[in-house]
Amino acid sequence: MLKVKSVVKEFSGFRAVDECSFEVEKNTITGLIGPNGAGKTTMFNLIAGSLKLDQGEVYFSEQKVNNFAPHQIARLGLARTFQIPKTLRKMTVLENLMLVPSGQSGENIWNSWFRGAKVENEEKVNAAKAYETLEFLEMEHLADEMAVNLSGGQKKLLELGRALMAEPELILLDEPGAGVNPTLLNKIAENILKLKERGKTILLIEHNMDLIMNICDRVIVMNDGKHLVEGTPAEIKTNPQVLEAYLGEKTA
Ligand SMILES: Nc1ncnc2c1ncn2[C@@H]1O[C@H](COP(=O)(O)OP(=O)(O)OP(=O)(O)O)[C@@H](O)[C@H]1O
Repeated sequence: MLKVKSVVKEFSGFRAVDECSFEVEKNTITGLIGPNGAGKTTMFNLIAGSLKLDQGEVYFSEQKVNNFAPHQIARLGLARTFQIPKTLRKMTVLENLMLVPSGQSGENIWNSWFRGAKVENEEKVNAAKAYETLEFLEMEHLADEMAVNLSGGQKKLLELGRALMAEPELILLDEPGAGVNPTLLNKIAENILKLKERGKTILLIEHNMDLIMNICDRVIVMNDGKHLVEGTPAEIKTNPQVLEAYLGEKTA
């Protein structure tokens, strides 16, 4: 589904991502972990087109997407979670979802004047999709709640919901467990597993090792911008190179 080949990204001569390569299999949950500053977020930005690569290649579903704009990659079926923007926090959960899809006829003033019926129909489809997403996330009761009033975990669910509205094949999740209480963390884990059941592919950055261990099929470890090792969660948990990277010291 995703192939990253010898990718390099430098910031003022500093290599944040250094000849990093890995692959993500279709319909799996893959964790991208590593100590602070390992290059994980930079890698996400490179995959999603928010940053330009200096070297290397990124393939999405066999198609080379090097330096595609974020909206071009999104159109191919890649979505990532983002913090709810300030302007949307004072809107309801349902509105937050309904505002996601782009390219609707209603966004074009000529369409809204001359092709009212088409616009109306699209809005109905969009609303149905938003309700379906709420149902999937078991958030129907929060449909009319202002996003600003949601708890940290509920906001994470809404971020996931906004990503799902784009009907992606590959979903990049940036720390879905950060600042989330244990009950909602379980719900987030369940939802990620349900997405896999529906055939989706998930790549997630996460510092919560329990979440990584519980839901991931594979774990890729980055350190100093490089691909350090990868394996099953159990293999990674006991890998001395990983312990060394995290602890910054040699283990026996
Ligand atoms: N825009 C930038 N300009 C300069 N340096 C940057 C920029 N973005 C990231 N870096 C540097 O690149 C390195 C990798 O950062 P990155 O945020 O990708 O790491 P990370 O693995 O996501 O870390 P964390 O787990 O702490 O979020 C860090 O040393 C960081 O300071």
